[in-house]
Amino acid sequence: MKICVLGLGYIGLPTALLFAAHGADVVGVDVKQSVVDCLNSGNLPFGEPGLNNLYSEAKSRFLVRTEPEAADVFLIAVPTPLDPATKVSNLSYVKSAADMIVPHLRGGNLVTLESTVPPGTSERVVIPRLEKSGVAVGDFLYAHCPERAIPGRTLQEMTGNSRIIGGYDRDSTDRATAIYQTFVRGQIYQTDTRTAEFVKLMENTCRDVNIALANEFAQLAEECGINVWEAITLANKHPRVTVLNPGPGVGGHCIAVDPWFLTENSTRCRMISTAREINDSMPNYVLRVARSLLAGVRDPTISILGVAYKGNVGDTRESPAFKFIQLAENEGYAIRCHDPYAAAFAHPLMDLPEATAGSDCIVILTDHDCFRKLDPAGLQVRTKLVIDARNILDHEKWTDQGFAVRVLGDGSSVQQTVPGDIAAPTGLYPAGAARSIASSSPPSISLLSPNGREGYL
Ligand SMILES: NC(=O)c1ccc[n+]([C@@H]2O[C@H](COP(=O)([O-])OP(=O)(O)OC[C@H]3O[C@@H](n4cnc5c(N)ncnc54)[C@H](O)[C@@H]3O)[C@@H](O)[C@H]2O)c1
Ligand SMILES: CC(=O)N[C@@H]1[C@@H](OP(=O)(O)OP(=O)(O)OC[C@H]2O[C@@H](n3ccc(=O)[nH]c3=O)[C@H](O)[C@@H]2O)O[C@H](CO)[C@@H](O)[C@@H]1O
Repeated sequence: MKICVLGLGYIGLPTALLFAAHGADVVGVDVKQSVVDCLNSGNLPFGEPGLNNLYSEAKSRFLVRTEPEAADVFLIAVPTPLDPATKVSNLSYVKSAADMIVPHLRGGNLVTLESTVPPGTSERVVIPRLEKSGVAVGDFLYAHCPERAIPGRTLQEMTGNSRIIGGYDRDSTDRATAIYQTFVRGQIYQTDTRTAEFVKLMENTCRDVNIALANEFAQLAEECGINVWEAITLANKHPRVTVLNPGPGVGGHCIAVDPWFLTENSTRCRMISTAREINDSMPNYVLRVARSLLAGVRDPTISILGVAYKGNVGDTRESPAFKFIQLAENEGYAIRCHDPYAAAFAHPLMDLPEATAGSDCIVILTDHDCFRKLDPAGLQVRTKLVIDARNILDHEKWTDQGFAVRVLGDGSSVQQTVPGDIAAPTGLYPAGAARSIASSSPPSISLLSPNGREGYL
């Protein structure tokens, strides 16, 4: 079986390599010459756990080109960005990929679309373009097979997750199922193309709305003078409650984008767009915190630790850091950035000592594991102030070194850093030490860490 994969990015490349490692002859196609050159010289254009080994395993069955060629299966994994001005999906890459397949499409071929698209895109946009080949759908097979793997665990999830396959007809669905079954160990669920498109968007929208709720809880907790992290840990003890983590905003190629794909053609959505608004406003919220703390400081410098959109990845697409930096620079703050994972960023990246030298406020924007154990001793800052927008630092260590620590969502840290009029509640237990007493005998008691989390630091 020969598979032609169009788009060799975070999704297309690992997918192509998985097919090749499981016996298919794969031609990987990317319009970017730099990607093709990089792969042809034996390198990977980005990092992802396990990808190097997979590449070595798959190399002998994997060719890389800038143009597609005749194949049994064509797989489209090209970008589907959001137009920032209109908040409408940009389908130009999907359209051009379909056009590139047209000269090579033959009866009996299967085309699968993995890119995330608004509901109806397969029927309205992709299939009609493919039919310009003179082969009608039905004579060629078509399925939407949305990708659900999470960056950082891409290979485990591509092979282990369940998969939705939405075929144009029975033959399409069954053929696509058989092909994915070569490497997918998770359950495969079959449906139609439009439902598959919708399901993918629902999943990411659900996560976005829940993160917005956590962000709203964080702001309410600060007003109440309590620690939202402790509150979340305790609320999540309820068997039917799962509150997500607040943070400085939602980034990445998917969660910040896909809700708009779901709503772009609708006039009746309020909750989804409100959630987007809340999450998009989080960089403003963190900057407001920084502004209030830096009020008396002349020519303040902010050091940002973490510009990647989330922990332990180098991907900076749609990262909340962009908005935070732009807003901060517009207000006259000097910005210095450090991120050991990100290879490139719009703002210069420095090593930790350089990024923090002379700083007036360190802001943790990304939950990289390496930041958790960060030792503040020896950092040559001017003002000992840190805003932990991810609640990952060892706060005791930082306060011991004389830092004022402000944690997003922790009302008691608001008190410590800016004396206000909200008194923190007088707890039955020491601050941050919520206890649980189980009804079993003997009673079990568990203390949360000072971060309000269980077994975290
Ligand atoms: N990255 C993720 O975690 C993730 C997860 C699930 C779904 N998705 C979806 O998968 C799709 C691809 O995302 P990605 O992160 O892999 O994108 P990406 O930007 O990493 O890679 C896409 C690649 O496609 C290439 N390309 C563009 N037009 C092309 C064409 N006509 N022919 C061949 N190559 C072309 C680009 O040069 C680029 O290298 C998007 O729709 C995205 O929403 C992404
Ligand atoms: C439904 C789902 O799981 N979809 C996943 C998602 O992958 P992702 O990497 O984009 O997702 P997240 O890890 O959620 O990160 C997004 C942003 O939200 C911030 N965040 C997260 C959790 C939290 O509690 N509080 C936060 O603030 C985080 O820092 C970051 O900025 O989309 C992919 C493409 O469609 C999917 O394939 C993949 O399955």
